[in-house]
Amino acid sequence: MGDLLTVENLTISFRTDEGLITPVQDVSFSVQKGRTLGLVGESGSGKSVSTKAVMRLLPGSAVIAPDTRMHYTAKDGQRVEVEKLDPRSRAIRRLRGGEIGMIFQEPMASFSPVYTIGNQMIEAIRLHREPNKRQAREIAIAMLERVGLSDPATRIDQYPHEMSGGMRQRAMIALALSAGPALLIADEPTTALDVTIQAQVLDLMRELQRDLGMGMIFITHDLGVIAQIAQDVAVMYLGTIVERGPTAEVIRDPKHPYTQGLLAAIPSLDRLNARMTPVPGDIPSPTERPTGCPFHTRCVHAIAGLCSARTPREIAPEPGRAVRCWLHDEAGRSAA
Ligand SMILES: Nc1ncnc2c1ncn2[C@@H]1O[C@H](COP(=O)(O)OP(=O)(O)OP(=O)(O)O)[C@@H](O)[C@H]1O
Repeated sequence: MGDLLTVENLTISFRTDEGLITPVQDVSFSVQKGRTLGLVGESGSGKSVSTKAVMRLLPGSAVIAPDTRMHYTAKDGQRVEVEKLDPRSRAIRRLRGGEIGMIFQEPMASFSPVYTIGNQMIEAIRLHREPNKRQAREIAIAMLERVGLSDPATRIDQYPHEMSGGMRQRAMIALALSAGPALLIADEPTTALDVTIQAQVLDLMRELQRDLGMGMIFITHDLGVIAQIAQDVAVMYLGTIVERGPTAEVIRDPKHPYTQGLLAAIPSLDRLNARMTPVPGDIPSPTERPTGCPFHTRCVHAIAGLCSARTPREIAPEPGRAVRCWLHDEAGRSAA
């Protein structure tokens, strides 16, 4: 399977009143056609800003480092260098929505409250797929039906506020898929929903991803959700990917102490009475990023004099796996 999106050495800084902060440092990942990459990490680890950089949606205060490379393969097979696109170009409009769709935790971030769901979907379909208005409306109704909305021919003329939270979430997925994107970025799309609806929306997204053969990036702080939806996972900590690989392997045999901590924190049915074991300590703020390995301040295995001083490189402990940790880098340790 070919790479749909490749991000290499993404480093993002923001100019703030307190000076320059760098919440994302040297992040690399790729998404394959027909697969889901789960991006998991605690709040503030840089998941959202990393994907916003791909969509070129960062505010003017953001600075992307010059050696960052981001490219995707467009539907027509062309390779597009995202970081080189002119912000006012047609290519940017094609990228957002047409090539890469995005859904958020809060559907109102996608919808305008003053237009009907149908108006917004039809506009996206006409822009990217089918200029004929009547046919675009038919595609929109079929899409609303596909995401499980009853009576889609009536619902299409409703305003977002006329729908329940779960229905609005489904309508937002339909809107993002209207333009037929090859890649869907889903930023905590089920976090705000109650547990039953969360499970239904997760099922729906898994089905859609499989049926439409899309690539997907699924952002969450919950490794349990990743286990259900993503074939591949990248674990982020304080702006760095500390571990990535196929989800089943990472869960069976986590290499990084942070991944091990996240897994131990998931309550399981046979351990419901046991105390949850969250990773001790708090995630430092990006303005106080520790030197060396960013996780060393919370790591029970930190090697004195090394982990606090030198940043581990990414190494492959096994084919298909990657980890940034001195514990796994014998050659690096002896050279240090
Ligand atoms: N416009 C901005 N200016 C300055 N700092 C910012 C800006 N946007 C984001 N950040 C900082 O970047 C860091 C990463 O934020 P991001 O929203 O990507 O985290 P996240 O992992 O998605 O967390 P959450 O799960 O809470 O959404 C945070 O510390 C945040 O304060």
